[in-house]
Amino acid sequence: MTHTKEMNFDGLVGPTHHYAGLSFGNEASTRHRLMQANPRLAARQGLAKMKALADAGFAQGILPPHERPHLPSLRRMGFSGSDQEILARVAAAEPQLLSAVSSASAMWVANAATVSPSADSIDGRVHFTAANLHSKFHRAIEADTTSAILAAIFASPSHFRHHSPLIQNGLFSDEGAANHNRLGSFKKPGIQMFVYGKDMLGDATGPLRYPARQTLQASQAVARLHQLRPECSMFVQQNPAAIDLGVFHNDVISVSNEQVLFYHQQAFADTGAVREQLTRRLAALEQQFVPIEVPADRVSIADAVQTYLFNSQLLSKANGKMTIVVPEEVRGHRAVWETLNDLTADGSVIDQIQVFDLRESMRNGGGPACLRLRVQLTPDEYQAVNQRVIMTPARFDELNQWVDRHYRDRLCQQDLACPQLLNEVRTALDELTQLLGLGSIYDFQR
Ligand SMILES: NCCC[C@H](NC(=O)CCC(=O)O)C(=O)O
Repeated sequence: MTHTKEMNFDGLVGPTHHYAGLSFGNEASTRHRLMQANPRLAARQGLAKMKALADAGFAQGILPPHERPHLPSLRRMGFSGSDQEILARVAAAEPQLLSAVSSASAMWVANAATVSPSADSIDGRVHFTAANLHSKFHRAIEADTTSAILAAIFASPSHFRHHSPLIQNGLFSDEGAANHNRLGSFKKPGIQMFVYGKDMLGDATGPLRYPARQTLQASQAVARLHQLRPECSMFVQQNPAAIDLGVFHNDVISVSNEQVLFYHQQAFADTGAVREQLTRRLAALEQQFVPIEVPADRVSIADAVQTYLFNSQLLSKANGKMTIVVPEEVRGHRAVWETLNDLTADGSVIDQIQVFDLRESMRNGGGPACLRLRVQLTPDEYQAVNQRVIMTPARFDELNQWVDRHYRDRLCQQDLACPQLLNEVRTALDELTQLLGLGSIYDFQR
């Protein structure tokens, strides 16, 4: 790597991937509740995306799954006895709780943390705040392991600064990078746009039907922790009506890359003001803003939620143009596919579309962008990253074989209490930490 670049870290799907309807407000999660899942296929689909992007020359990393079912969480709820007894008891008493502590939701690493590049922070380091994921119980239990994983991968204190998750309270509900966009050249200071669902201390109305998962207070706290210059951070409200239509994170309705923001006309509470503010703030940094707005009369919010058009990855190519990575569902929807093709026709900064089958993840409301955490790194910082988590052809083969050895091709809620599954998971994860050189990051390893 010769200059500052973005590296994408994708979450590897865990062996207990299943559909439990745990995320009220995320309509795919609710719709596919208790459907049979295929963890092996889910992991392979994710790996195939990582491999294809690495092969195309994009820097690609891997973030490991978490330990699930998470027995320490069950013990904290008062379940006692041997691991086997605990699993049997919770399965009989509260199967939904067993699902929650077994969810593979840590795969959606866009919610793992908020990351700020060193170019934007006063101390010149890359900052990470692991998200507390307060809004959903099954996700709130991710925060500690996420912190351990990030510390194991970005270990150098002279390059990387890690902050504890925000205090677990509704006031500071934080869902990480899914509600955060960084605009501007990778090489210079840029603008960090935090998108929140609700201002807990203000009067503006939030969504009425579904929860707002990101608060303004959380976004502001992260900006302070990351030492962002006030003129380089901005806070905008997501359109509450969009949240009520199933846009549970901002990355379901907009995505940025360098100068570009690709977004739906109704993404924000005041979309015109967002456009104007970004133009002005980037101009102050002597940079241009390139908005790509999709009008509501071409793609409705419902279509955006159904296809995940905006949950795409925009990636900078060596030729100065960008590629857009979209899920198969976009190609399957005529109006959405036509719109995307029109937008990427002659002269557009986006000159390539790449389609991936991510159906296993999509059924839980996670598209290409949900599966990745963006980290912009200078060449020096890149060298300081644990090199074992970088995707290479050899790593891809090892991981695919590892998945085939350990993952089931069918999983339902009823399978979660199976003592065998717990052993399978622990054996697999123990091997994985060795493969990726991560040390002991899981509770069962301590
Ligand atoms: N960024 C995408 C996140 C998707 C995730 N879905 C879930 O957790 C669904 C799990 C289930 O219902 O089994 C969520 O809503 O946080």
